[in-house]
Amino acid sequence: MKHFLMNRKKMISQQPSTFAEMTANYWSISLDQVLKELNASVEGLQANDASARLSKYGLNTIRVKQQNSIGRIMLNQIKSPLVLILIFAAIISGIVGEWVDALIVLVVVAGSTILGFSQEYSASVAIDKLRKQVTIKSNILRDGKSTILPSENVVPGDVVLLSAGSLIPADGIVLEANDFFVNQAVLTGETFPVEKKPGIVSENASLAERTNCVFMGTNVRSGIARVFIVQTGKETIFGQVAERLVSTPPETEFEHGLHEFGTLLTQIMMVMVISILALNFFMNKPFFDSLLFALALAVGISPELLPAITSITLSHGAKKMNEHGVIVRRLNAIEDFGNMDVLCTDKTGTLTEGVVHLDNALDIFGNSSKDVLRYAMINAHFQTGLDNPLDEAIQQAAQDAGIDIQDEQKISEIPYDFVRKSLSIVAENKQRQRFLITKGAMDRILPACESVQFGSDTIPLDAATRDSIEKKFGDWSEEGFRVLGLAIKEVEKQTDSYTYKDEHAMTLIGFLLFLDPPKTDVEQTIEELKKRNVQIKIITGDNAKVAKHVANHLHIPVQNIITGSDLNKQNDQVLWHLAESATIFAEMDPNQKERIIHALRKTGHVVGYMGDGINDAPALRSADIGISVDTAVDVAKDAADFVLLRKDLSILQKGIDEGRKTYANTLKYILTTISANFGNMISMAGISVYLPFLPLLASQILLNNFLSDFPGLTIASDNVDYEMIEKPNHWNTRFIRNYMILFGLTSSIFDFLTFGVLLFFFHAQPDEFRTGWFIESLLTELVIALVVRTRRPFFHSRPGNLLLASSLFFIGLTLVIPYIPFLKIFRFVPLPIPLLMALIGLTMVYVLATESVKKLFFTKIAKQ
Ligand SMILES: Nc1ncnc2c1ncn2[C@@H]1O[C@H](COP(=O)(O)OP(=O)(O)OP(=O)(O)O)[C@@H](O)[C@H]1O
Ligand SMILES: [Mg+2]
Repeated sequence: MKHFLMNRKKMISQQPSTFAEMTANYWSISLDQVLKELNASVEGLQANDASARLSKYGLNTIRVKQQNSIGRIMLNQIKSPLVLILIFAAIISGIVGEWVDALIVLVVVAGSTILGFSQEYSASVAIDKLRKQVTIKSNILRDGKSTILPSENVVPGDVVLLSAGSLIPADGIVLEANDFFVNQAVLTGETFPVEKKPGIVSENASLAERTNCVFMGTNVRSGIARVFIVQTGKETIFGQVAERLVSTPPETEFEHGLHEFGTLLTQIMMVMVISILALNFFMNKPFFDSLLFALALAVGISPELLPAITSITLSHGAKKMNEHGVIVRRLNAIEDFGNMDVLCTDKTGTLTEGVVHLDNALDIFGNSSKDVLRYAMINAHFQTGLDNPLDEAIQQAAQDAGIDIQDEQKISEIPYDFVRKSLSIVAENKQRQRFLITKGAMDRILPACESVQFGSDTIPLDAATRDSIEKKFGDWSEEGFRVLGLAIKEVEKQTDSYTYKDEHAMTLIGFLLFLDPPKTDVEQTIEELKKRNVQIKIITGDNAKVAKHVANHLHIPVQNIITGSDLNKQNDQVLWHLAESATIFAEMDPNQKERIIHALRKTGHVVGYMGDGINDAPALRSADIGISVDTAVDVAKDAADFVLLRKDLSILQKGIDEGRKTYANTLKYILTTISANFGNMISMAGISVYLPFLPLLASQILLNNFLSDFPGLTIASDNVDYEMIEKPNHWNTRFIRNYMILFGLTSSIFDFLTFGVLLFFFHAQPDEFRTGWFIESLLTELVIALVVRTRRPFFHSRPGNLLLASSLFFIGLTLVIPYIPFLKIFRFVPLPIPLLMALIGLTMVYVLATESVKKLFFTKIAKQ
């Protein structure tokens, strides 16, 4: 950061001429000058001016590279050196030998490339469209009115209104602020919120010292402000450091597994190509044919369609999730979603109705009191922080009771914060008395009080009174009420600025009892989640007893309860242990929520976190899977990988299922590839050493590969057996390796049987041999996909329509290929019917054999 600022200063010391340079030190010059520089006013822009600026300065985004450009995907397809070598070799062989063969090779390679490209491209377009559904918006003054627009449309010169929970859209200076605290940890590393106010700071002020500026990417913790935007997009500090900040997300477990798998196949392929070339060379076979043969084999082995398959299954998963109301913001989190085995959730709105209702305002004796409600109303009415259900419920109740606070005047506010868990207002009444009115969690309010209001008297808070208050509080909590304490104190008038330090020596005047009943329909979902081996843990800022009440109501078995103060006493190692066994974490502040997530992840869990408040953002970020809702504050949405359209656990359960299906289907493609395709190529390499001719021509191998790819592409939409979504999935290299050996071996046995039948039984000549082997290898690849897609006997699991239809179509096509005159250019010859029958018979036996091997594999070898 320092380095960057120095560069910037260097820039300033030269002749300022461009816009960026003129506004480069805007924090140290007068507001009037900044306004003049930008030709704007504190009243905001006119809409037409704004759109002119938008085309001048560009969209307010930092996305540096266009993620899914046609060029990038195209390049991905052909960047494989293998394909390039193959094209090159084909051209050379064309020049020295037969043009037709070379051309066929080129055409088939082009076909495969276009197929992969078109699939991957349309998948990426679909994903982009889905992702656009969650846009972060800003409240901008346009034409003198506050207007909600996508943050991308913010331009220099705009005036933006910010409140708690807002993400700051661009860099600017503060025009007006009210208890305005900003968290700018992303830029400065400082985790405590800092206050921002209007003013001027020195030209050399560091980022942390620019208390008059707000920066893109940071967020508002409390209070409100009006800011004037100076720099947008890549001109912002965040934009400048973004390349470093948003560096590629770490590989998921699944991606890592895929990589490993790809590398393994590439290594095998290299060894094979080189040895085949060497052997054929010694055996004096035609050089170019052998070279092309070896390269085509290599293409056959390399899982060239894997990137496309991964994109297609992911985009298919994203679309399905979208149908259920889950918007995917980070695509490769879909598989993590399926892997999740612990789900931490907040309480309000997820487990409860979320519509909070003020059940009663009580005095110290526990009697309903209008006076208490009145003070509560003053507090709730004047607070300017985030709209929240508690304050709304108070206002509603006070209105219904006809309470009028018109004579009250607000003097100051000490905004709500998640660690202090209280909110104070200083107000003055008609008699010009000033009161500090504080409401908050009982465990914070009670220690701040020295006395209690006893009827019209005030008496000291002694041990006996404290006990009786705590008992009442405990009883109400157990009944499921969220209880806030309400305390007041008369304050001096010398000053208008009060801080949380004034919240002491207060008088407790009563209690506010809120009711937020548990949702009736979540019990079923929790049961479903349990069936899928996902544990539920509740993490809430609320009181332990209330949380327990809700859990009991929903029949969530509660093992252990940890409170915020318990947590503070433990070091990390102990916490790892404790977190494992606890079901409820209560009275947690935002940082404690994050600590719990870390602890659970440390003990090997894949952790999901669901929350919608500013206080949930740190935990959302540190979880493997962050889940939020559309109605959540921007910071929470921004930190989430998935956004639910409704706060509903059942949507979440469907999301988990889709995640697991996506994983299962990608795995199916891999299993198909390694069982038949791979085995075939190896067998072919083996037999080529023995045969005096090439077992297949290069063009035939490529055609084979091309045709078997088609059904492969439909795997994304295949049905998934229930037992595949029952458990979280984890990539397992050993499983893949064992699978490859066992199924590859089975395939090879049948391949050599085929070779034997062709050579010794039917005495096939080269062209006939190739045609026969072409049919057999393609048939086995097509049918095996239907066998390995399920762990059940294949006839007990119905394939998806597309997969079934395309498999049947290509099986049919394979059988008639030798009889299609047009395909003669591939040098196929019509086979005698008995030979064709023998091949079909062999394939059927092969299916039965693989079924038995599969049964053996899943009962004996891979019991997982
Ligand atoms: N507006 C408010 N005024 C005063 N006190 C509040 C206010 N909002 C919350 N509190 C206190 O802070 C506690 C924690 O609230 P917070 O909103 O942080 O919980 P949470 O973790 O979001 O809960 P949940 O899991 O239910 O979403 C509340 O139980 C209450 O005692
Ligand atoms: Mg909350």
